[in-house]
Amino acid sequence: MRIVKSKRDLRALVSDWKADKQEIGVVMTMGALHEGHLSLVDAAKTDNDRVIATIFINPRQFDNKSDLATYPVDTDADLKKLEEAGVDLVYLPQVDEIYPNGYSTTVAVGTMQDCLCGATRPGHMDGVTTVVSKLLIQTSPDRAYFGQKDFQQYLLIQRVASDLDLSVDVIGVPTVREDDNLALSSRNRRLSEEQRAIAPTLYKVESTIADLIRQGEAVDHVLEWGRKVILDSGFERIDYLEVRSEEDLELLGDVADRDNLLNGRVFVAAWLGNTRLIDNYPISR
Ligand SMILES: Nc1ncnc2c1ncn2[C@@H]1O[C@H](COP(=O)(O)OP(=O)(O)OP(=O)(O)O)[C@@H](O)[C@H]1O
Ligand SMILES: CC(C)(CO)[C@@H](O)C(=O)[O-]
Ligand code: BAL
Repeated sequence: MRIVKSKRDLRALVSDWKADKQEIGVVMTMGALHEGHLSLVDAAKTDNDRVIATIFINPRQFDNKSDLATYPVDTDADLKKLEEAGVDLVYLPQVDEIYPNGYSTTVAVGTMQDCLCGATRPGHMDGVTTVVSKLLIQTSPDRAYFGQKDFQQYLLIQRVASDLDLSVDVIGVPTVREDDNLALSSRNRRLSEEQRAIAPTLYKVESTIADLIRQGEAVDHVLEWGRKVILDSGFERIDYLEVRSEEDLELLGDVADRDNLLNGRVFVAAWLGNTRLIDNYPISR
């Protein structure tokens, strides 16, 4: 497995592969890798001749300084996992390789980012779409893999690739969960034992809401129930608990027709101490 830190070295390897007509898949991460990340690598290995993983903690997508300061870093273990998973190349740039002095361009997607994490983490989605655009240009892959856990991020990146005519397939990979259905997340490492026991409430609530909506219960009513259960379980704050279209994130409620509702997902973000957890679940499961 090659490890490169500069875009010049990255380009040299990518050009060789392209000259050889090898198809390239990329998996972008912020490190502290878990089985969720490795499922993206597996998908990329299946579809492509070469797999690139990137590890870059992107300061521009952190709306909260202490979240950035406490974001887990475990590079040696990450490299071992990526090597075992059969990754060909790891791109590990420093901040000034991505944002050199004078850097001043932002890639920002319109309306779809005005809700969910885009609304509750100001600047976050612009930071994501900017760095992902740069990493797509630098790695020039045939396919790029993103987790459906970060569903809004996945949809926005599809939009960017289409709007900017980037010739890459953006592929969404289902969420990998613990045995108790907590979605794997690097931030789970920050949870205390007590918080870890509370965390699976998000899955219980979103999956129950989906069941109840499928059975014909009123959306407003089940969301109100869900908010109460989440707060009673020990979460301090809910950023959002909503049902939205999985195509364009339009808000779905009782006025929407049944078919629309069945294309919806329950989206949730809530705080346990200083840790914000997110998850989502399809109504039509
Ligand atoms: N449980 C999961 N299942 C599948 N993919 C995942 C999972 N968790 C994260 N990913 C995906 O891995 C990629 C890198 O995510 P990232 O490095 O931010 O990890 P993370 O676990 O989401 O961390 P955090 O949410 O704490 O920032 C993203 O495409 C993300 O959606
Ligand atoms: C896609 C990403 C690597 C961009 O920094 C990040 O938002 C993430 O880890 O999901
Ligand atoms: N997993 C999305 C990246 C972030 O939370 O900053």
